[in-house]
Amino acid sequence: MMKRVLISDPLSEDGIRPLLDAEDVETVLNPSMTHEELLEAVSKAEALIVRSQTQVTREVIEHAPHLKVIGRAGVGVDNIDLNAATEHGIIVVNAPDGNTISTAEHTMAMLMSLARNIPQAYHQLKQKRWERKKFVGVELKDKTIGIVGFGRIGREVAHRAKGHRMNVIAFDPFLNEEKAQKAGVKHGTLEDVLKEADFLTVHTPLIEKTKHLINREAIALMKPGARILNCARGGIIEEDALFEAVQSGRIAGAALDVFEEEPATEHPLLDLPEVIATPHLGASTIEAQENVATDVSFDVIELLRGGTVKNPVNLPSVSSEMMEKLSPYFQLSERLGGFLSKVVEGTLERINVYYSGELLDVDTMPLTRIAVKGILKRHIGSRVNDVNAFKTASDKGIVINEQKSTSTKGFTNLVTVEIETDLEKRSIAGTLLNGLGARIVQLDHYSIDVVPEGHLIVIQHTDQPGAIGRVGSLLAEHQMNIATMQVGRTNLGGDAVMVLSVDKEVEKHCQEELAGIADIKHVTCLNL
Ligand SMILES: NC(=O)C1=CN([C@@H]2O[C@H](COP(=O)(O)OP(=O)(O)OC[C@H]3O[C@@H](n4cnc5c(N)ncnc54)[C@H](O)[C@@H]3O)[C@@H](O)[C@H]2O)C=CC1
Ligand SMILES: O=C(O)CCC(=O)C(=O)O
Repeated sequence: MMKRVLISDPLSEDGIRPLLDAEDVETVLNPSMTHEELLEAVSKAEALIVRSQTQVTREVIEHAPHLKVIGRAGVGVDNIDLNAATEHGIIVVNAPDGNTISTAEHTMAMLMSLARNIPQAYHQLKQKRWERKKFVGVELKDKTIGIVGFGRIGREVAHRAKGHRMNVIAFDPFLNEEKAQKAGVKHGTLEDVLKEADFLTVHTPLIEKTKHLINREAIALMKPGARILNCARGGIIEEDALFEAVQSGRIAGAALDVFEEEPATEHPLLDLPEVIATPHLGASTIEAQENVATDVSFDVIELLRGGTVKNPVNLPSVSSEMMEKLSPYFQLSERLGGFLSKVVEGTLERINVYYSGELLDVDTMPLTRIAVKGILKRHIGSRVNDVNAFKTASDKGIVINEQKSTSTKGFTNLVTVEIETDLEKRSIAGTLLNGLGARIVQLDHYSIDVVPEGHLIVIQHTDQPGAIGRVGSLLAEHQMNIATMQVGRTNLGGDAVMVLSVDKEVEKHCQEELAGIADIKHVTCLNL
């Protein structure tokens, strides 16, 4: 039977050749539809392929009863509602490798243009003005480029910057000294990178954790006269803060390929002469467009024919037999991973997941994937899923180990997640209690009994009289209602842990005040 594939953004014709040539596929190309036309067209399609322009919202997905796959010809999937797609059993695939080089090259073009004022000088000359004094630039040699996000593109930028004899310092939650040394760059914290960079360039995805990562406070740490580039996603850099910093002269210039809202023709940043910009052209080369269109076309055809895909971004449907046995544990596994990833410090090196009790004889690999996804999600966002969790971990050099254990500690089933980093080893265990739902029953060596949901506060402290009371009073001052509280300790007066569940999200200043209480060593706030 013919399958209809709708392409709603401009794509390379050579790239989509596999689709055009497929006898069982009808390809509908319409890159200039109104919203209403898109809703109508998608209602008849089994596959939708987009670049970054089409916003594949929940509304679009809900209008597409036959849709099986959404293909993103590119990397970032922030224009696709992944939750809505997953809920509707639609698999999302992307093409993460095809535009890496083009985007890295565009970043270098922007870097050089920024250093030498090329766009501004060109603009003057086109207006028949021969200005030379106004456009004195700076050399790249011996300057430091700070790279935030050392993934595919960040690494390629580093290679090229080294070719210009720049010093490279990089920060990425998955980068450690050893990996940095191998890549020939200096490893730093975000703060180190901000402080040392003459040029700062961001190459992270836009996720909750990276939204406004480069904000006023971050910019204040930078050298006066430093320059900033964003060829990743609008929103990673706080635009108002950047505007003020450039206008005041604190930041000497900025090069932007992306904006929080696109198209961005009226953006105030464009009025600043020190800001140079391109209209999201990072991936706009013949090669990249052909690569990403080909990659996504093959995956879409494979999927429509019932095959397996190379670059899945979200969760495909799980077989009903498997679902029955494992689904009760899906949420528990993800939350154990999510919980632990928030409390652990350092660079992830190894994840161990142990199963016991009634899970001994079950294929628990899907649960391990979900636990790993829960851990990695904190750094990578929704691009990591059950399908690609292991690959993502191995790409980051993280070892995954799954084991069955006969030690049940008295529970009928037990899932234990352990993380090893370069600094520490932490673990958490959870169980499903018959009729009572999920419980976290152990955090490191402390026995606790916590429902893994809602707003939780984890406090590591020294077991001293009054510590619990001071926490309770401070939360009351902040109008925070404590729903439950669990305390575990190693020995009288020794290390102890408190886990509180509260009725609303803990604000940053409240967390800071908690951390300032005597005998309290560390405070982590989670939202599960
Ligand atoms: N301007 C354009 O046309 C293009 C823009 N992009 C953007 O570039 C981004 C990066 O692409 P790739 O390098 O292919 O992705 P990638 O997944 O290979 O690398 C992203 C890196 O960011 C790191 N990261 C995540 N959170 C971080 C944080 N808080 N601080 C520091 N690092 C963090 C991740 O660990 C990962 O190593 C994409 O997400 C996309 O939004 C990609 C292609 C074209
Ligand atoms: O389709 C495009 O040109 C945008 C590419 C991009 O931003 C991405 O791949 O994340």
